[in-house]
Amino acid sequence: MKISLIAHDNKKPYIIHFALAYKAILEKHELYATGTTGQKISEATGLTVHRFQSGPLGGDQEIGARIAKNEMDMVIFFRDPLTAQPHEPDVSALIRLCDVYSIPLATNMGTAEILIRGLERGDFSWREIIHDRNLEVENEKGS
Ligand SMILES: O=C(CO)COP(=O)(O)O
Repeated sequence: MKISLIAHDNKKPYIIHFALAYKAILEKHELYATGTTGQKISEATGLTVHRFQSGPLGGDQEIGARIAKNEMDMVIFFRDPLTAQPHEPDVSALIRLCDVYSIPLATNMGTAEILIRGLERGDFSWREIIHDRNLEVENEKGS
């Protein structure tokens, strides 16, 4: 599963704690992040994290593009609801795309814990079925 981890500045300590607490689960998956979040998570945990641009420089949009191409399976995004962000339209667009494509999205620790435990239990294996079906369609187109 491809998982994106994102946090606004005031929430970065929380996502680092989250990644440390669930490292054993997260390390079984492909991790992605916006620039600064990814750097901090990999420094704190040693996890391999593919980093996009920093959020204000387009990182949210890059993750949104992956979602639109069915290349992202889960988004954990600890937003700061109390601080205005210069790239608020990008944040809204990312959340919108999660809803367009039914991508599991957590915007706070409470929901993130449920998603990560569900991930461990195999609750999101339907995402793999979607990937397999898309592969079949691609192969049919090619043959
Ligand atoms: O702004 C962000 C998400 O909207 C996060 O970006 P950084 O991880 O680069 O701080």
